Amino acid sequence: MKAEQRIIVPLDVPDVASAIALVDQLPQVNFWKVGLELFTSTGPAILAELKSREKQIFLDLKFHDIPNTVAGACQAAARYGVDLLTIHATAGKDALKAATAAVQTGAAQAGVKPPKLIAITLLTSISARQLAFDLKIPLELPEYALSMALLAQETGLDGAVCSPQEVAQLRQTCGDDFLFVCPGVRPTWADKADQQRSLTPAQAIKAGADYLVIGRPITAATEPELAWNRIIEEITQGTNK
Ligand SMILES: O=C(O)c1cc(=O)[nH]c(=O)n1[C@@H]1O[C@H](COP(=O)(O)O)[C@@H](O)[C@H]1O
Repeated sequence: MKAEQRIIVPLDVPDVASAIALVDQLPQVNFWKVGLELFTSTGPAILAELKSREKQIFLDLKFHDIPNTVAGACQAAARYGVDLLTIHATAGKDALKAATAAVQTGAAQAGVKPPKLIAITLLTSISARQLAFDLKIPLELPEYALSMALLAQETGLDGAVCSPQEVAQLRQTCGDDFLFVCPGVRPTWADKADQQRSLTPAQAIKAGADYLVIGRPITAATEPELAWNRIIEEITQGTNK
Protein backbone atom coordinates (compact mmCIF):
# COMPACT_ATOMS: atom_id res chain seq x y z
CA MET A 1 0.00 0.00 0.00
CA LYS A 2 1.21 3.49 -0.83
CA ALA A 3 1.88 6.02 1.94
CA GLU A 4 -1.12 8.12 0.78
CA GLN A 5 -3.50 5.20 1.38
CA ARG A 6 -2.19 4.46 4.85
CA ILE A 7 -3.04 7.74 6.50
CA ILE A 8 -6.45 8.33 8.07
CA VAL A 9 -7.17 11.92 9.06
CA PRO A 10 -9.67 12.53 11.87
CA LEU A 11 -12.45 15.07 11.44
CA ASP A 12 -12.18 16.22 15.06
CA VAL A 13 -14.33 19.30 14.48
CA PRO A 14 -17.70 20.34 15.96
CA ASP A 15 -19.94 20.65 12.89
CA VAL A 16 -20.52 19.43 9.34
CA ALA A 17 -19.52 22.74 7.75
CA SER A 18 -16.06 22.65 9.38
CA ALA A 19 -15.70 18.99 8.44
CA ILE A 20 -16.56 19.62 4.79
CA ALA A 21 -14.21 22.60 4.71
CA LEU A 22 -11.37 20.33 5.88
CA VAL A 23 -12.25 17.53 3.45
CA ASP A 24 -12.35 19.95 0.54
CA GLN A 25 -9.12 21.63 1.67
CA LEU A 26 -7.31 18.28 1.54
CA PRO A 27 -8.58 16.46 -1.58
CA GLN A 28 -5.56 14.16 -1.49
CA VAL A 29 -6.82 12.50 1.71
CA ASN A 30 -8.74 9.34 0.85
CA PHE A 31 -9.56 8.00 4.33
CA TRP A 32 -11.33 10.17 6.94
CA LYS A 33 -12.25 9.38 10.50
CA VAL A 34 -15.55 10.48 12.03
CA GLY A 35 -15.29 10.33 15.79
CA LEU A 36 -17.20 11.07 18.94
CA GLU A 37 -17.21 14.85 18.73
CA LEU A 38 -18.55 15.21 15.18
CA PHE A 39 -20.95 12.25 15.32
CA THR A 40 -22.38 13.30 18.69
CA SER A 41 -22.91 16.84 17.54
CA THR A 42 -24.25 16.25 14.03
CA GLY A 43 -25.17 12.58 13.56
CA PRO A 44 -24.64 10.72 10.30
CA ALA A 45 -24.97 13.69 7.90
CA ILE A 46 -21.22 13.83 7.41
CA LEU A 47 -21.13 10.17 6.32
CA ALA A 48 -23.28 10.93 3.26
CA GLU A 49 -21.02 13.89 2.42
CA LEU A 50 -17.94 11.69 2.56
CA LYS A 51 -19.61 8.97 0.49
CA SER A 52 -20.63 11.44 -2.19
CA ARG A 53 -16.92 12.32 -2.46
CA GLU A 54 -16.02 8.58 -2.65
CA LYS A 55 -13.96 8.68 0.54
CA GLN A 56 -13.27 5.76 2.85
CA ILE A 57 -14.72 6.16 6.34
CA PHE A 58 -13.48 5.13 9.78
CA LEU A 59 -16.46 5.50 12.14
CA ASP A 60 -14.67 5.72 15.46
CA LEU A 61 -17.42 5.55 18.09
CA LYS A 62 -15.43 3.38 20.52
CA PHE A 63 -18.39 1.38 21.79
CA HIS A 64 -18.14 0.12 25.36
CA ASP A 65 -21.29 -1.36 26.91
CA ILE A 66 -23.06 -4.62 27.69
CA PRO A 67 -23.29 -7.16 24.83
CA ASN A 68 -26.94 -6.43 23.92
CA THR A 69 -26.40 -2.66 23.72
CA VAL A 70 -23.11 -2.92 21.86
CA ALA A 71 -24.67 -5.31 19.35
CA GLY A 72 -27.54 -2.92 18.66
CA ALA A 73 -25.13 -0.03 18.15
CA CYS A 74 -22.85 -2.06 15.87
CA GLN A 75 -25.78 -3.27 13.80
CA ALA A 76 -26.95 0.33 13.31
CA ALA A 77 -23.44 1.60 12.53
CA ALA A 78 -22.82 -1.15 9.98
CA ARG A 79 -25.88 -0.03 8.01
CA TYR A 80 -24.06 3.19 7.10
CA GLY A 81 -21.64 1.23 4.92
CA VAL A 82 -18.49 2.49 6.65
CA ASP A 83 -15.09 0.83 6.30
CA LEU A 84 -13.84 0.67 9.90
CA LEU A 85 -15.66 0.64 13.24
CA THR A 86 -14.26 0.62 16.81
CA ILE A 87 -15.18 -1.07 20.08
CA HIS A 88 -13.19 -1.19 23.33
CA ALA A 89 -11.63 -4.62 23.94
CA THR A 90 -12.41 -4.07 27.63
CA ALA A 91 -16.13 -4.42 26.84
CA GLY A 92 -15.27 -8.12 27.18
CA LYS A 93 -15.47 -11.31 25.18
CA ASP A 94 -19.28 -11.58 25.05
CA ALA A 95 -19.68 -7.99 23.86
CA LEU A 96 -16.95 -8.44 21.24
CA LYS A 97 -18.60 -11.61 19.95
CA ALA A 98 -22.03 -9.99 19.83
CA ALA A 99 -20.54 -6.99 18.02
CA THR A 100 -18.84 -9.20 15.44
CA ALA A 101 -22.14 -10.88 14.58
CA ALA A 102 -24.06 -7.61 14.65
CA VAL A 103 -21.94 -5.83 12.03
CA GLN A 104 -22.66 -8.68 9.61
CA THR A 105 -26.40 -8.46 10.30
CA GLY A 106 -26.51 -4.67 9.96
CA ALA A 107 -24.53 -4.65 6.72
CA ALA A 108 -26.69 -7.43 5.24
CA GLN A 109 -29.87 -5.51 6.13
CA ALA A 110 -28.60 -2.46 4.28
CA GLY A 111 -27.01 -4.41 1.42
CA VAL A 112 -23.58 -2.91 2.09
CA LYS A 113 -20.14 -4.34 2.82
CA PRO A 114 -19.63 -4.98 6.57
CA PRO A 115 -17.10 -2.67 8.24
CA LYS A 116 -13.90 -4.10 9.63
CA LEU A 117 -14.47 -4.21 13.37
CA ILE A 118 -11.36 -3.25 15.34
CA ALA A 119 -10.74 -3.17 19.09
CA ILE A 120 -9.14 -0.42 21.15
CA THR A 121 -6.37 -2.11 23.17
CA LEU A 122 -5.28 0.79 25.38
CA LEU A 123 -5.80 4.45 24.53
CA THR A 124 -2.63 6.13 23.31
CA SER A 125 -3.14 8.91 25.84
CA ILE A 126 -2.54 6.51 28.74
CA SER A 127 1.02 6.22 30.03
CA ALA A 128 2.53 3.20 31.78
CA ARG A 129 2.34 5.15 35.01
CA GLN A 130 -1.36 5.94 34.57
CA LEU A 131 -2.09 2.30 33.70
CA ALA A 132 -0.51 1.18 36.95
CA PHE A 133 -1.50 3.95 39.36
CA ASP A 134 -4.84 5.22 38.03
CA LEU A 135 -6.30 2.16 36.30
CA LYS A 136 -4.67 -0.28 38.76
CA ILE A 137 -3.74 -2.74 36.02
CA PRO A 138 -0.99 -4.98 37.43
CA LEU A 139 0.60 -5.77 34.03
CA GLU A 140 3.38 -4.12 32.06
CA LEU A 141 1.82 -1.86 29.44
CA PRO A 142 2.94 -3.84 26.34
CA GLU A 143 1.75 -7.06 27.94
CA TYR A 144 -1.65 -5.50 28.64
CA ALA A 145 -2.01 -4.13 25.08
CA LEU A 146 -1.04 -7.55 23.72
CA SER A 147 -3.58 -9.38 25.85
CA MET A 148 -6.34 -7.02 24.63
CA ALA A 149 -5.28 -7.54 20.98
CA LEU A 150 -5.29 -11.31 21.46
CA LEU A 151 -8.73 -11.17 23.07
CA ALA A 152 -9.98 -9.31 19.99
CA GLN A 153 -8.30 -11.73 17.61
CA GLU A 154 -9.59 -14.82 19.41
CA THR A 155 -13.10 -13.39 19.33
CA GLY A 156 -13.01 -12.95 15.56
CA LEU A 157 -12.47 -9.19 15.20
CA ASP A 158 -10.58 -7.90 12.17
CA GLY A 159 -7.94 -5.92 13.97
CA ALA A 160 -6.96 -3.57 16.76
CA VAL A 161 -6.05 0.01 17.51
CA CYS A 162 -2.78 0.37 19.38
CA SER A 163 0.02 2.82 19.91
CA PRO A 164 2.93 2.69 17.46
CA GLN A 165 5.21 1.84 20.38
CA GLU A 166 3.48 -1.53 20.86
CA VAL A 167 2.67 -2.42 17.27
CA ALA A 168 5.86 -4.38 16.49
CA GLN A 169 5.27 -6.79 19.33
CA LEU A 170 1.55 -7.09 18.62
CA ARG A 171 2.19 -7.68 14.91
CA GLN A 172 4.69 -10.41 15.71
CA THR A 173 2.20 -12.29 17.87
CA CYS A 174 -1.02 -11.66 15.93
CA GLY A 175 0.44 -12.23 12.47
CA ASP A 176 0.00 -10.52 9.11
CA ASP A 177 -3.75 -11.03 8.68
CA PHE A 178 -4.74 -8.90 11.65
CA LEU A 179 -5.21 -5.21 10.95
CA PHE A 180 -3.33 -2.67 13.07
CA VAL A 181 -4.38 0.97 13.14
CA CYS A 182 -2.08 3.32 15.04
CA PRO A 183 -3.05 6.78 16.32
CA GLY A 184 -0.66 8.77 18.47
CA VAL A 185 1.69 9.26 15.55
CA ARG A 186 3.88 12.35 15.59
CA PRO A 187 6.43 13.63 13.08
CA THR A 188 9.53 14.99 14.87
CA TRP A 189 8.41 18.55 14.04
CA ALA A 190 4.90 18.24 15.57
CA ASP A 191 3.62 18.89 19.07
CA LYS A 192 2.87 15.70 21.05
CA ALA A 193 -0.08 17.30 22.93
CA ASP A 194 -1.96 14.60 24.87
CA GLN A 195 -0.37 11.63 23.08
CA GLN A 196 1.84 9.67 25.48
CA ARG A 197 3.26 6.79 23.42
CA SER A 198 4.11 8.14 19.99
CA LEU A 199 6.52 7.31 17.15
CA THR A 200 7.07 9.08 13.83
CA PRO A 201 4.95 8.04 10.81
CA ALA A 202 7.86 6.18 9.12
CA GLN A 203 8.79 4.41 12.36
CA ALA A 204 5.16 3.35 12.91
CA ILE A 205 4.86 1.84 9.44
CA LYS A 206 8.21 0.10 9.76
CA ALA A 207 7.04 -1.33 13.09
CA GLY A 208 4.07 -2.98 11.36
CA ALA A 209 1.12 -0.55 11.33
CA ASP A 210 -1.32 -0.92 8.42
CA TYR A 211 -2.91 2.49 8.92
CA LEU A 212 -1.90 5.61 10.82
CA VAL A 213 -4.38 8.06 12.29
CA ILE A 214 -2.77 11.50 12.13
CA GLY A 215 -4.79 14.50 13.21
CA ARG A 216 -3.43 17.70 14.66
CA PRO A 217 0.00 17.54 13.00
CA ILE A 218 -1.97 17.96 9.73
CA THR A 219 -5.26 19.62 10.66
CA ALA A 220 -3.81 22.18 13.10
CA ALA A 221 -0.85 23.03 10.85
CA THR A 222 -0.74 26.53 9.42
CA GLU A 223 -0.69 24.87 6.01
CA PRO A 224 -2.31 21.42 6.27
CA GLU A 225 -1.45 20.47 2.69
CA LEU A 226 2.25 21.11 3.27
CA ALA A 227 2.16 19.04 6.48
CA TRP A 228 0.45 16.19 4.58
CA ASN A 229 3.07 16.31 1.80
CA ARG A 230 5.90 16.39 4.31
CA ILE A 231 4.52 13.31 6.09
CA ILE A 232 4.07 11.39 2.81
CA GLU A 233 7.64 12.26 1.84
CA GLU A 234 9.01 11.17 5.23
CA ILE A 235 7.17 7.82 5.00
CA THR A 236 8.28 7.23 1.43
CA GLN A 237 11.91 8.02 2.28
CA GLY A 238 11.91 6.21 5.60
CA THR A 239 10.30 2.97 4.46
CA ASN A 240 10.79 2.75 0.65
CA LYS A 241 6.99 2.44 0.38
O1 LIG B 1 -9.47 5.17 17.96
C1 LIG B 1 -8.72 6.12 17.72
O2 LIG B 1 -8.64 6.58 16.58
C2 LIG B 1 -7.82 6.59 18.80
C3 LIG B 1 -7.43 5.64 19.73
C4 LIG B 1 -6.38 5.95 20.63
O3 LIG B 1 -5.97 5.11 21.43
N1 LIG B 1 -5.83 7.19 20.59
C5 LIG B 1 -6.25 8.16 19.69
O4 LIG B 1 -5.67 9.25 19.69
N2 LIG B 1 -7.29 7.88 18.84
C6 LIG B 1 -7.82 8.92 17.93
O5 LIG B 1 -6.82 9.31 17.01
C7 LIG B 1 -6.88 10.73 16.78
C8 LIG B 1 -5.53 11.32 17.12
O6 LIG B 1 -5.50 12.67 16.81
P1 LIG B 1 -4.18 13.54 16.95
O7 LIG B 1 -3.66 13.33 18.34
O8 LIG B 1 -4.67 14.92 16.68
O9 LIG B 1 -3.21 13.02 15.90
C9 LIG B 1 -8.04 11.28 17.61
O10 LIG B 1 -9.16 11.41 16.74
C10 LIG B 1 -8.30 10.20 18.63
O11 LIG B 1 -9.68 10.08 18.94
